[in-house]
Amino acid sequence: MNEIIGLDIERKIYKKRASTVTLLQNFSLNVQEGEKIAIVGESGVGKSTLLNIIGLIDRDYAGTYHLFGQDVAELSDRELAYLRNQKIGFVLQESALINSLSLADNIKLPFLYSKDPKRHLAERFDEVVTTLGIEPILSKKPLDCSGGEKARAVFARAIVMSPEIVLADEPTASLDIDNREKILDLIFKLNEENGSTVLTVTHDLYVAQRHDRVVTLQRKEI
Ligand SMILES: Nc1ncnc2c1ncn2[C@@H]1O[C@H](COP(=O)(O)OP(=O)(O)OP(=O)(O)O)[C@@H](O)[C@H]1O
Repeated sequence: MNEIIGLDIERKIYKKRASTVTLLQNFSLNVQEGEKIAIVGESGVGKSTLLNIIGLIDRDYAGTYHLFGQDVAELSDRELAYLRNQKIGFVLQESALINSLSLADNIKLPFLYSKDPKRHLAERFDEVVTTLGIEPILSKKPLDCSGGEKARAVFARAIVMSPEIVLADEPTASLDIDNREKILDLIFKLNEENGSTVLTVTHDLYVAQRHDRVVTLQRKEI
C-alpha cells in the first residue's frame, strides 16, 4: 500500500485580538491508501482544524505535509485547486449549499471542473442520489429543506466525483439512525469499491468503531 498522507505538524496557531490558540503541537499522521480513520478528541482540541489542513483549505501552519507523495508547500494554486476539486471530497459540518440553486444543481457543482465524459458523470449522479434516496427532493432549494435533507445533499456533492480521499466532519451528526446508516454505507462502499481513503471526525463511538483505526487528538500543555 502507498502512503497517501504524510503530515508532520509542529503547531497551528490561531491569533484572535489579544488571545492566541495553539493546536496540534508535534502532531504526526501517516495514512496508507484505502485506510479508514476516525478522528476523535474533546471539543476544541483541533479536529476540524486538522481536517482543514489535510483538505488543503488551511495552509497556515508550521510543519510539513506530503499528499499523494507531493510536498504541498511546492504546489501551485492551480495544482492545489485541482486536488481539492477532483481528488478530495469534503463533508463539512456547515458546507454551504448555494441557495439559488436546486439540490440537484448543487450536487452537480463539481462537474464544472471535471473533464470526465458527461455520460459517466450522469451515471455517478444517479447512483449517488438513488443510494441516498434523495430523488424526490432534488428540485428543492436549500432554504426549503430540513437540516437532514441539506446534510444528505452536502454529502452527495462531496462524493459525487468518487474522490480518492473523503474527509468527513461529523457527517452523521444531524441525521436519524436510518440516514446515518445510509451515509456510512456510502462512505464505506466508496472505500471498498473505489479504494477511497476515509478520514472521519466524529463524537459517535459507534461511527468511530466502524473505521480501521481511531486517532485521538489530545491537548498538550504549552
Ligand atoms: N478561524 C479561527 N480563528 C480563531 N480561532 C479558531 C478558528 N477556528 C478554530 N478556532 C479555535 O481553535 C480551537 C479548535 O477548533 P476546532 O474547530 O478545530 O476544534 P474541534 O476539535 O473540531 O471542536 P468541536 O469538536 O467542538 O467541533 C477552538 O478553540 C476554536 O475556537
